[in-house]
Amino acid sequence: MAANSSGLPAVIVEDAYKRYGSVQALNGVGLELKRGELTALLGPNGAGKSTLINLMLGLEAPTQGRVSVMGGDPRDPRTRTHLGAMPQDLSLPTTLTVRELLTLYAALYPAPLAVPDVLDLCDLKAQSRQRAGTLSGGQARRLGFGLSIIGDPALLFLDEPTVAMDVQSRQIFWEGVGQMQRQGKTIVLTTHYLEEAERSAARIVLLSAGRIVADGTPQQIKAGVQGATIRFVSDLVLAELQSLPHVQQAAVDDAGRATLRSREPEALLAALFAQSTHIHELEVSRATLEEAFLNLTASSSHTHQEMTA
Ligand SMILES: Nc1ncnc2c1ncn2[C@@H]1O[C@H](COP(=O)(O)OP(=O)(O)OP(=O)(O)O)[C@@H](O)[C@H]1O
Repeated sequence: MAANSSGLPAVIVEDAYKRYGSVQALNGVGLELKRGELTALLGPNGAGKSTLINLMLGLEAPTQGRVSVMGGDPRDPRTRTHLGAMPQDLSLPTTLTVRELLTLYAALYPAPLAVPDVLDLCDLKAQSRQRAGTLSGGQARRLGFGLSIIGDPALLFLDEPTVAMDVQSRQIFWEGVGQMQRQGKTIVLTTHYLEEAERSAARIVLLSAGRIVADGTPQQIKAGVQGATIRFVSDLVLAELQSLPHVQQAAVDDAGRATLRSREPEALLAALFAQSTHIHELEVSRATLEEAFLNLTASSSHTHQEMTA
């Protein structure tokens, strides 16, 4: 099959397992990514995100299962010309300049982007004659992004791309990603910054202990967590709040502001108003992505522990 046959999903991972010695890094992962979609791959440290990306990039083979990207085998050099990757740790030859590195990488691809365009996109024009070893942390990350897109890839992997980037670098980077999206590229991103994932990704795939534990839009993932957080100021002390029905967690800060977590917020609110009429500054909010993340990864690692016990 042609490596870029356009009707197929950008990525197909079928029941993939990956074992490193005694560590089961991936434990039966199935995933299809549509073309043109930006997917954020989330999960706690050690969940298997980099391992999954390495399988999709053809850097590693699954112990069991099958991986196909852009209609081909990711280990086939013809398929790999369609892929771009910004790894977490990129060690570059420190004595080459920014322009030399981009030119060198461009020569590896059949139809690369023009070096000046990539310099523009990464906002590294002023540093083009500077040696890579002398770039600041954020500039070096932006160069990493430039090197990942120089081959004009159809499928782009960004592994924790904004680590070590300041606010300005992040802004430049996200503008570059936006440009890639408008050109219809398929993008897979890992990040520990959940607000970035929520803002940029149409789809979130949450990994925990080598398994996919949630997959959907940010709204769907948040909606999967029952209950709400209720905040207010009142005359009730912590012990009184804790004794209200349907309270899962209760806290009161120094300013007297209470935070309650409940799976039955309506029933809890009824009990709260029956107990006190001095409730001010009431806020009720459904789960944030962070709460959903913690909830889903905590429950899946318990299940995992129970299963392996
Ligand atoms: N080459 C390797 N040899 C041995 N163990 C490995 C190797 N690569 C990954 N692992 C292990 O596999 C598990 C998954 O690691 P992976 O790097 O995929 O997690 P991750 O979700 O990317 O984590 P992080 O958020 O910390 O980057 C971890 O327990 C890790 O120690």
